[in-house]
Amino acid sequence: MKLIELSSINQYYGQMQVLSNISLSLEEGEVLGLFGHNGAGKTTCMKLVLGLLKPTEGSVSVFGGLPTEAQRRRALGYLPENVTFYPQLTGLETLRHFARIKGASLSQVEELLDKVGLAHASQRRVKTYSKGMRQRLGLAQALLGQPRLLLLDEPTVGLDPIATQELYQLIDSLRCQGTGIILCSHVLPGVEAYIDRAAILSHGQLQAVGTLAQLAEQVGLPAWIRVKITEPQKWHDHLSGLGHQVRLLPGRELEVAAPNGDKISLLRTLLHEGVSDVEIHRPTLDDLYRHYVICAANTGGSL
Ligand SMILES: Nc1ncnc2c1ncn2[C@@H]1O[C@H](COP(=O)(O)OP(=O)(O)OP(=O)(O)O)[C@@H](O)[C@H]1O
Repeated sequence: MKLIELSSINQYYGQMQVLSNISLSLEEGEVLGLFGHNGAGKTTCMKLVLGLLKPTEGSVSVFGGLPTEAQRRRALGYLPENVTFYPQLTGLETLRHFARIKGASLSQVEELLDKVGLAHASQRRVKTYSKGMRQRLGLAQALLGQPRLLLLDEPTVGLDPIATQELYQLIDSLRCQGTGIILCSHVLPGVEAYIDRAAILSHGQLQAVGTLAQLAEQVGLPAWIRVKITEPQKWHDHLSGLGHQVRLLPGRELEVAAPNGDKISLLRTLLHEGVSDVEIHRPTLDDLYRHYVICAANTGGSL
């Protein structure tokens, strides 16, 4: 069953159009990464799914119906970009407060605090929490009521590298239990292993949606073969002469672009000649993101 279906959305704030012809869906147990520059329209998409905004044109379906219906909203968890809490309440009191508002069982509260690594600080006032601790509390709040759909806006802001990794692992375990997740982030390295598909927004227009392999194939970005080689300059000149894209790197290293299908033959050529190490770098999410956003800017993709 589709958890979310946005169909042909055109969204305006007053006279200003901020989303143009957006169609996007999310399945159960799927993690969709929603990426875009500041002001691209990510939060506006989230607000449509939350039922906080009514689409100017087009339709929004959540769990097969309108997102404004109370029962549907209870099955939805949201971590906003800027989490704010009552500073005088403790972590435990805060979460209990949100559980009551959401109609979720109070018995989950301590378990959730433990899950996000805040059990030790549950009796401390939120005003004494670090930024990362407040972010964890925000995540615990989003997980109240075991939502089938989670919207996470910049969930890794303020988290240290280990906490970021733990968050991604938590996302992974929720996905395995069938939760659908939309994850908005400006931090691309590290997230790619945890998303099923990426959607790239630029100036309110969807530039691409698909798995990373599909997007890489679509844009034809090459993989790069990096070798440590005894005579890098000689090989640089030789391969350049054959029309390959080649870069000389420090430490007797050489990088050669391998467009689709060219990897194995290039590797065979290189491995004949004094190679002591080899690495293959496939296009990253960061490479794909840059490609789509720069292309959109060059083709005048603003609304
Ligand atoms: N309440 C509002 N009234 C008028 N314009 C708004 C409002 N909220 C957002 N906008 C505009 O809509 C566009 C999309 O904003 P949105 O917050 O959806 O972007 P975003 O991709 O989430 O950005 P960021 O990464 O900076 O959070 C921006 O041009 C923004 O200025």
